[in-house]
Amino acid sequence: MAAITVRGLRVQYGSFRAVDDLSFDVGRGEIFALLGPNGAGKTTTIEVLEGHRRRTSGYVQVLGVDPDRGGRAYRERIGIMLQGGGIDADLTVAETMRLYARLYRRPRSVGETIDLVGLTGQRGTRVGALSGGLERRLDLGLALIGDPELLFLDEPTTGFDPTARRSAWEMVQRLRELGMTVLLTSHYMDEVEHLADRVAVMRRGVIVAESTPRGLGGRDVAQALITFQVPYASWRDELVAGPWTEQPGPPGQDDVLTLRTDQPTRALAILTSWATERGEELSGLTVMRPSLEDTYLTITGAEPSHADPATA
Ligand SMILES: Nc1ncnc2c1ncn2[C@@H]1O[C@H](COP(=O)(O)OP(=O)(O)OP(=O)(O)O)[C@@H](O)[C@H]1O
Repeated sequence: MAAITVRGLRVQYGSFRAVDDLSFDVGRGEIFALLGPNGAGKTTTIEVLEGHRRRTSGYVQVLGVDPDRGGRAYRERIGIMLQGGGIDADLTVAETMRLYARLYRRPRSVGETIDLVGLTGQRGTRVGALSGGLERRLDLGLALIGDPELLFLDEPTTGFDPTARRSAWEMVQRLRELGMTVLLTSHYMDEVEHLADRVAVMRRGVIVAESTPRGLGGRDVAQALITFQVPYASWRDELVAGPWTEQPGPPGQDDVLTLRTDQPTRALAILTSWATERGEELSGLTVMRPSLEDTYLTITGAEPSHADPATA
């Protein structure tokens, strides 16, 4: 049975459709990432799944329950990582965890949860004295203390320094090993690439692409970006035709040509034999696989800027 099933979900704020005909599934034990630009409808969708926002129409089942009607029994089965706030700064980490554990009928062990989120050394530290990164670990611990089957992480590492982000990723990996289902939103493509089994890209309330991070936009198949320097301006107009489309280059680098192709072998053969016949060098020639960020930006309608070295 799927952990989450959404069919034709619509959420309106007045006459504005923030979420419009949304459908997706998340399997048990899967880490699923919802991506999309600001205002795409990710938080609204998560709030509906959490049971915190009423939908206008559509079918939603989470852990076999309609979140609108799940009540307390449903809320005990899900974990929501809230952004700090509301926690008594004078209590210690362990006291806070114990306090929250009392809200659940079958909580996790406080000690184990503290270890799981890497706060073992801070058990006796007052919450008010925790650094921002450690405070977010506590937020995660509080989301886990009820031993949820499904965890919602809405932009879990926004504002983290790189070290704190890495350790947050390690924690999520540990949750994966425990078999937990995680619904994640993030604006960091490296985070998504690292953590998610599958991603769905939202734009203006609908899903415009859904895949594994590696397969998004067909980038695992044959998509490649070929880049080289053009020796002089008119050269561009003389370029042989081939199976590619010209991509906007990096800002301020008009002498660099970037071609996107799904036939890299043929494209390279045409380009190199054409340049060889003319006795010219394709300076700085590189072939790259579009990065997740490039693909995401193409899908959501912004201009791509850089790429990963090809691994295919
Ligand atoms: N309570 C509300 N009343 C009216 N409009 C709202 C309300 N909440 C959100 N919206 C609008 O609905 C749209 C979707 O918002 P939502 O917060 O779900 O997007 P998001 O994808 O989570 O964005 P972000 O990445 O910025 O968090 C936006 O246009 C937003 O302005």
